[in-house]
Amino acid sequence: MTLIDGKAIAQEVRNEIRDEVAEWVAAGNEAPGLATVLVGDDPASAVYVGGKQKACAEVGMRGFDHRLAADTSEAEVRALLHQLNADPAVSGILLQLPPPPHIDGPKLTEEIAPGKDVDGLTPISTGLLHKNLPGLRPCTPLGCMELLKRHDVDLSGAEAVVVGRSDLVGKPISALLLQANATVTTAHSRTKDLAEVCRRADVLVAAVGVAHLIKGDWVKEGAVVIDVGMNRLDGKLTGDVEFEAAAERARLITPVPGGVGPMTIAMLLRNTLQAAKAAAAV
Ligand SMILES: Nc1nc(=O)c2c([nH]1)NC[C@@H]1CN(c3ccc(C(=O)N[C@@H](CCC(=O)O)C(=O)O)cc3)C=[N+]21
Repeated sequence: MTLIDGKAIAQEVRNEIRDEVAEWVAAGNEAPGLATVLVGDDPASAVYVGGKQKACAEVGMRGFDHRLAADTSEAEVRALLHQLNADPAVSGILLQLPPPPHIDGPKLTEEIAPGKDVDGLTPISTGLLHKNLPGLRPCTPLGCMELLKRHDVDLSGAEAVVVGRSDLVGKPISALLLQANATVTTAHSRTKDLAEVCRRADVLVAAVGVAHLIKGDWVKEGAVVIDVGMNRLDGKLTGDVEFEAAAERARLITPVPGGVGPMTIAMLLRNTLQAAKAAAAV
């Protein structure tokens, strides 16, 4: 069994992006800029946004860190998003999810200009993804694909099983795996005999958000296991997969933490650079 070191691969990607940004700026372009919008004072969200801003600075991008009070109205957030849409220094916009309960996060996300949608979550980006047209793809699914790519996992004709059908991860990663010519099954809470479905996977992606739902003996001998889960259990971060038992059967497996998580931020930076280049091309 080989551990997939997401932290190390994310650092590799970040170094590559830093070089590309330097090249882009040396050619006379403005540095790409990432605007983050955080509504409310959830401490975990503040840590995530801080991490994204720090990562931005490290690769030579500009950061615009917008923090709004918890009682900010939906109209005020919408107005800020429109202002960022119109600002040429802003290449990418990220509305940190979830916002406070009086704000509809997915609906407000729709206000982000498709060219600046570095989370890849607007309906336009979703349509472009499903038609395999150029556009911005969601960061966590991109991060999973990058881990598979850097480990030379052959997806063509492979049986891929994705557990979870969220707009954020399950659906988009199923689409990306299908485009890579895998035979894709998207399983979920209503799937009959989930254990048997998982057992046929050459590539098993767990994205349900339930700690240790995927048991070790659901993993086929020699399978590749990608654990997208981020669950708090007894104060510790843990995945959707029963890691120790799964690792005995898997050929490759991601740990939590240190697997998919760090890749999400690396792909956000890549999307921001892609958005900056696309904006300059028009
Ligand atoms: N608009 C929006 N876009 C997002 O991409 C988004 C979001 N909202 N809201 C919250 C989730 C969560 N998320 C993570 C990113 C990186 C790690 C990460 O780097 N995790 C590390 C360490 C985590 C730790 O130790 O606490 C790891 O897994 O090794 C985790 C979670 C992005 N999200």
